[in-house]
Amino acid sequence: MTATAHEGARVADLLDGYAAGDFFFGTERRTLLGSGVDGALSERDPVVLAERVREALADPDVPLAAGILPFDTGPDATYPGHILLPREVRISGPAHPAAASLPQAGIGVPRSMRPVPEPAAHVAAVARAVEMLRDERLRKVVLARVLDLEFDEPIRPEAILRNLVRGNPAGFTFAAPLPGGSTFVGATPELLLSRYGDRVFSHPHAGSAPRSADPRIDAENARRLAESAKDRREHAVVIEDMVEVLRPFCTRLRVAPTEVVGTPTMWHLGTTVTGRLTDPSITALRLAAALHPTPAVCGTPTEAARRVVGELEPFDRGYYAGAVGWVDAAGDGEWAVAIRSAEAAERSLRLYAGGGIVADSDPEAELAETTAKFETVLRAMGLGHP
Ligand SMILES: C=C(O[C@@H]1C=C(C(=O)O)C=C[C@H]1O)C(=O)O
Repeated sequence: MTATAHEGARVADLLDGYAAGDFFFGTERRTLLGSGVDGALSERDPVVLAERVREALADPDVPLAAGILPFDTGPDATYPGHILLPREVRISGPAHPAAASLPQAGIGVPRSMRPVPEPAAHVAAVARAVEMLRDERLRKVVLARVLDLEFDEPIRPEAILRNLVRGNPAGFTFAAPLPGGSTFVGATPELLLSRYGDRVFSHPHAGSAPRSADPRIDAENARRLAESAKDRREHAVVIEDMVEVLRPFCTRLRVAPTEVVGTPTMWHLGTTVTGRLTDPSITALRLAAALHPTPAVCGTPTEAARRVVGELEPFDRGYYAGAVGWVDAAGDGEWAVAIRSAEAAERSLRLYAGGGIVADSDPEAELAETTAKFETVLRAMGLGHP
């Protein structure tokens, strides 16, 4: 990262320094706060956006570019990719273990909480997707639902971010400003793509089971997930597709054995994919644009699955299941999949959760999976299960 980035701050200082409009990205390796944002690049086509960002980073006063891509990209997309050019970037080490002892920030109680669609309608949509999956052209589709919370008082995104950081020692915790003035926050376990020099990494997740406070049930859930043929299939189509996308950009692509990985709320199947970049001018954002949306959040084949998402989900995904991260002038960067997330507006919060559907998925189990996935943000709101 370039010289204008200030290294060595404390995580608590970065959280204290964060204000809506800034960009925050915490990982297991470091925490990054971009502020003094005086420019943003908004563009619907992510490949064009990656090129515009590369050009903007030729300015030595811009230490890096950071922001978020929406789920739907391309010339006809409703929302643009939104990449900020912060004037000041502060970096500290990883938030944990220090962040675990930060006090939980207080957040008001919502006046109302409304699922969209109603749970029974989500079950029906999953059942309909299962029928569609009998058509062998469609192999997997990811269906999501939302939870809309309304508050009497203004929401403080900085308080939600603080609690997300506190409660999620691993993975990627983020806050990114959106074009309309709201903030997209979340704590995702899933690395879409990182690039350091010629090294490329990805850590796709697909296949899920809930955590349990009872250690016996918890271990049993992980064991069942590891052995689930349905979840392994759901996972395999993601890896196959991502390897195909990365192949033209990389040599020595390696796929590690699939493992069960844990977040505080979920178990997942995860696989590390690594490669060596053949052309060093290909930036982390350009690679993220090529991979997004993966079958972990959309389905496969991509266009058919995207159509089914549009047909069966009664809301717009916006920036949910997009990509959030940063890229610097060298082309290095990290982009995470923007799940376990919510959009915070003035007095409302929209939480999102989805799950991959294959031909042998059980609609009721899929509803339960989305309920469990809402927990990441609900806990940060002080509303989750203890
Ligand atoms: C779509 C989400 O999660 C994705 C879907 C998963 C699944 O279907 O098992 C697992 C991890 C994520 O890639 C979400 O959390 O909203």
